[in-house]
Amino acid sequence: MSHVLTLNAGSSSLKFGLFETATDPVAVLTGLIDQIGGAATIKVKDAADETLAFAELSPEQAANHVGAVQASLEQIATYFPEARIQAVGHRIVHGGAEFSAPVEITDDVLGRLESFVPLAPLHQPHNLAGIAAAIEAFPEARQVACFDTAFHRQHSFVQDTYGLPRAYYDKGVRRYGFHGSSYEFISGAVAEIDPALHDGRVAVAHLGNGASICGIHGGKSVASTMGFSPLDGVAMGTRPGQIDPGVLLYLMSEENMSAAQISDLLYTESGLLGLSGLSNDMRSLLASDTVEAAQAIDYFCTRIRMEIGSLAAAMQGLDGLVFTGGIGENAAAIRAQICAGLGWLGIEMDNARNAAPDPRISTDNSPVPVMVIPTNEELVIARAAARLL
Ligand SMILES: Nc1ncnc2c1ncn2[C@@H]1O[C@H](COP(=O)(O)OP(=O)(O)O)[C@@H](O)[C@H]1O
Ligand SMILES: CC(=O)OP(=O)(O)O
Ligand SMILES: [Mg+2]
Repeated sequence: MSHVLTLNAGSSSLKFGLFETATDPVAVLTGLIDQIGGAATIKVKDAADETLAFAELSPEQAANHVGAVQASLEQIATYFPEARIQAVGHRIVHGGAEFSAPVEITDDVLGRLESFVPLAPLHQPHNLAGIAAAIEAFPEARQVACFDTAFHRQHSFVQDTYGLPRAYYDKGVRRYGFHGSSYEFISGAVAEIDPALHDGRVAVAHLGNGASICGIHGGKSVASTMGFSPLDGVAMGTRPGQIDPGVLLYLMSEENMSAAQISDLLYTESGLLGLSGLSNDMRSLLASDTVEAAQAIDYFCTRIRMEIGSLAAAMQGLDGLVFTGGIGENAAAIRAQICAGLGWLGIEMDNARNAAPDPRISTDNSPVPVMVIPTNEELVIARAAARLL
């Protein structure tokens, strides 16, 4: 039996999966390492989604994504010592303008991926660390890159550009969009649940530590809230989302902040963490009774509502809304707060369904259905890696 391993490094998490590839890839072991850089924990599940192990990582392995990859490989060696890993599929956040489909990672490709580090400093280095670790652990296996940006490469020029002189567009200053593997999975899931809706206009809200929303029409990405980098759009755990560029000019000229300081501010100190002064973790904010935590949540939900309206304008209407990602899948209170302000778009929530998503959480009479669908970026990546074998 041959296997594909997937590594999906997010800004604060690492998800891994071991897949059998005799047919369409089937997960035999999956794992999630959460809160990397803090009190990281690891959870490992079997093929039936039953928990096999749950533990705190050692301080060394909890410190960064390199330690987290090590911990993942140890779990695979423990539970599947006989695994024959023929390919490793990597989530790569940035593929620039040139990568619009998965590719095998050669030295040349690796060099290109390194050149995108400045465009996604919170992600791309972790993705590259995963590649290095996988090459060392499985030197015989083929390494495959699957890009967050690929799903959005067919945007129209207007949705792909900023209002800058054209020379910048030609140099690659474009709206790339991210979370593409997640959107590809959700679009496929919508096609299975409701084929007519898949042909229509769907806003998919991927709300995790990083968050974006994508307008998908007939299975194709029309527009996304993330742009040139994973900073744009809605507020996130530690990123502000949309911000007037005049603020950045002010910080440079009046506060004498360097590019590195501004980068830290935007990637690690802002968003839910910056507004609440408490945490980037939605669970902590929901459990808190401070005014600042409530305001951070209100800002998060309000900007999401505004972006859903904007995507509806881009698609000239809205036929469905889907929530996914760590917050979208698990935080019923956040879904309720977002949807409470979307009645004008034809969204009517069912509170009981929202508490136990089935996956529909809107009423039967809601003109626009709302669903919760757990994403599975790993399966999309495993399929791409298996196809290249
Ligand atoms: N039960 C829950 N209730 C509220 N928020 C949750 C819950 N479980 C996870 N989350 C939130 O999901 C976010 C992480 O989402 P995830 O998609 O795993 O992150 P990443 O962007 O790193 O891939 C965190 O903000 C976390 O607080
Ligand atoms: C692109 C991005 O923000 O990814 P994540 O949500 O995994 O941080
Ligand atoms: Mg993620």
